[in-house]
Amino acid sequence: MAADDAGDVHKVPLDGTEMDERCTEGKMKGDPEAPSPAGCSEPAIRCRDVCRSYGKLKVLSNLNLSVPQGHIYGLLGPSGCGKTTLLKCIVGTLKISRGHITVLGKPPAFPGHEVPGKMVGYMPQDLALYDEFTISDTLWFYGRIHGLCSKDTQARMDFLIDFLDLPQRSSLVRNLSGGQRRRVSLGAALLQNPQLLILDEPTVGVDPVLRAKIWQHLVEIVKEGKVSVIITTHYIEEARQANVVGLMRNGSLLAEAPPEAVMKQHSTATLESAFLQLCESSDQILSKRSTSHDSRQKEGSQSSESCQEESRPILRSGSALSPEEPKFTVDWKVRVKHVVPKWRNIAALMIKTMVRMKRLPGFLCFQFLLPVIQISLMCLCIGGDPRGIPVAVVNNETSESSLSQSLLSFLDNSSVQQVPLTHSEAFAGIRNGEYWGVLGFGKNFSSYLRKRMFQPRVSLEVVEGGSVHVWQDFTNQQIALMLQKKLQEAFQAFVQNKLGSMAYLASLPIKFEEPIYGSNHTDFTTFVTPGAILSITFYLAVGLTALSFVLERKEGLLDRCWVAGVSSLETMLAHLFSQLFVISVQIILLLLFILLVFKIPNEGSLVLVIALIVLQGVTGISFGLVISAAIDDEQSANQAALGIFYPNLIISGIIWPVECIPYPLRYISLALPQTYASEALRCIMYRGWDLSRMMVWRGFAVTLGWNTFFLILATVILKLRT
Ligand SMILES: Nc1ncnc2c1ncn2[C@@H]1O[C@H](COP(=O)(O)OP(=O)(O)OP(=O)(O)O)[C@@H](O)[C@H]1O
Repeated sequence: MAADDAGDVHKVPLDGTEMDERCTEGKMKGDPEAPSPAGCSEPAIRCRDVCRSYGKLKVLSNLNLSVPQGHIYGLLGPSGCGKTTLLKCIVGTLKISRGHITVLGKPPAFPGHEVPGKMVGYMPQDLALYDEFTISDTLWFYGRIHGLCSKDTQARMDFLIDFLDLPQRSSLVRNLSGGQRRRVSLGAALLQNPQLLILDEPTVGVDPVLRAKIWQHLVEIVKEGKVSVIITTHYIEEARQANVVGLMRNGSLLAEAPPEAVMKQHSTATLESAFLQLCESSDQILSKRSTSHDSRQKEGSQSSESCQEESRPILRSGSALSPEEPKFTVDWKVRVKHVVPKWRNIAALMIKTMVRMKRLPGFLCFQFLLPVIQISLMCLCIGGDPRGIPVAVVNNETSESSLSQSLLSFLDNSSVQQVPLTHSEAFAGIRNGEYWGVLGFGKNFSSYLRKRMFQPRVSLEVVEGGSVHVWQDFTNQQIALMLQKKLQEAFQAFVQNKLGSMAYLASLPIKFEEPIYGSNHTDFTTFVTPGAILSITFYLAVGLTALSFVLERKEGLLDRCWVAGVSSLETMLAHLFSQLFVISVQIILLLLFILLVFKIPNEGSLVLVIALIVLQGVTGISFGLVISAAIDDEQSANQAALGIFYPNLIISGIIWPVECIPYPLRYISLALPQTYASEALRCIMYRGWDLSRMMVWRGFAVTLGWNTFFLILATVILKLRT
């Protein structure tokens, strides 16, 4: 037995007899420091003084653990003691706050080391399976990531389906029972015959017969000494089949020894009783320590050494500590190779996304059609002229051939619905909200109007009597302005009709020539459409990216892929490429609708239009990545996406020109991703401009700038949060 370097008085060492008993079948069963049958003395996993906290909650405290090569290590402990956290630190999905971990000889995620990767099979506690996959899809997916050839994947799949007693390979994961899912998850971990298996509660919810079979399989595979296993379980007794058990409590190990040694040490017939005794003695020691700690504190003699004692194991079969941690170095070529994304992984993830899309055709159609529905609704409902607006007409001229009747006949009846009323009825109606305006004609309107038109000098009475008097409800500016415009148009038509070539007499001496860009009939829809297209593309990409990443992370799917060797960059690129396919279909449908159905003009290059919309979609994807990197649950992610939607829409000059925004806000507006981009798209579509114009390239430059910023931000947040 290696001497405990701590020299702790609370240590309960194993004696030599026990050590001898541990050697069975030619293997040092359970001694972590003993050379493995494979002849390799380096433990498969070595944790030294490992600490990890979640905020203020200290979960792992100075934990030392050693999993010998070719052994099964049963990690036992009450719920919440930190087993899953420790396994996550071992596979590298969580960073440790302090200490050292080596897995198969190197720290996790060390460049060029296939941990994470093919060398490790990880079954997380939360299963982490794609619900839309079949059993066979699941195994093919991990087979592709591990670079197995089709023949090997097929052979392993046949074995695992039979061994794990799985239902038909075409069964969808979402239709499987809890136990069946757990077995599929175990199958995925076993698929590539890894050198190290990390299994977080693989036997929960599995029937006793299969549980025994799983353990039997684990015992089988470690026999040759090439495979090592660390397994957590709540069924303490089943861990008797392990070569070593580590009993964990409050984030550190109480004991690490072969199960028989632990039982013998406590003179118990079951591992469970031994564990209970260990917990009790640990509690007693801790309470003694806290009493002496309190008294020392009173005396003011607390030393840092005494603090460290609390985390020492009471029983340890061998020291996991070595005097010095080896320094790991890596060649720059290996480092570069490690960072360069692997096409194999990107392809596997893209196939995964395609398979999921295929299994959810309704959702895919919704994704394709949603932008078209949104833009169609916008073109149909925004920017058009109001229709059927009720207006009261008080006409005091009685003659059918009066000029007032003639003028009213030129009023656009589809927009203005005339209701002839008396003076009092009309005013009562407008006050009650029944009419949007009252048009009043005096009884001498016709004769006064003629005088106004043909006599050089007229009295004020003639001017008043020869005018149409209009009272409006101005609570709705759009309707009020439309009524004014319709009256002016009606008057122009009336004058043209009555005066012919002399119509200029009744016109303003201002002539609006043909516009340089656009047309005299350009409506609000034309203004709003380019910004709306960018905004729709951007936000759909934000929503779908954030949602899919947050859900995948929450369900442990991202972590599982990461442990299988897929880097964050590969995940992002695969998502980007798959999403680009969706965005492309969305853009094609969008453009078909706005150009062909709603006849929005496009004077510029269609290639530039498409490029700018695609880039905005990519910016949306990168912003979605920022949200998913920073936020853990889908509800908060949705709130974040929605929270920025309206402010951004309002101050980006999409629905109202930037020129109308007060100055301080305008500066913010100009810095937003869609302000210059919308302007650029309007310039391309309506002015026919190209990249040689500053207003166009500025839109592209700002979009690319935001893109880069969001991608860097997402990467930084991801790095900080692991
Ligand atoms: N993401 C997290 N944020 C904050 N606290 C966490 C997080 N994950 C785990 N914890 C806390 O860390 C402690 C250890 O959790 P862990 O999942 O490692 O325990 P465990 O031993 O695996 O439990 P079980 O056997 O029930 O799975 C618990 O108190 C848990 O509440």
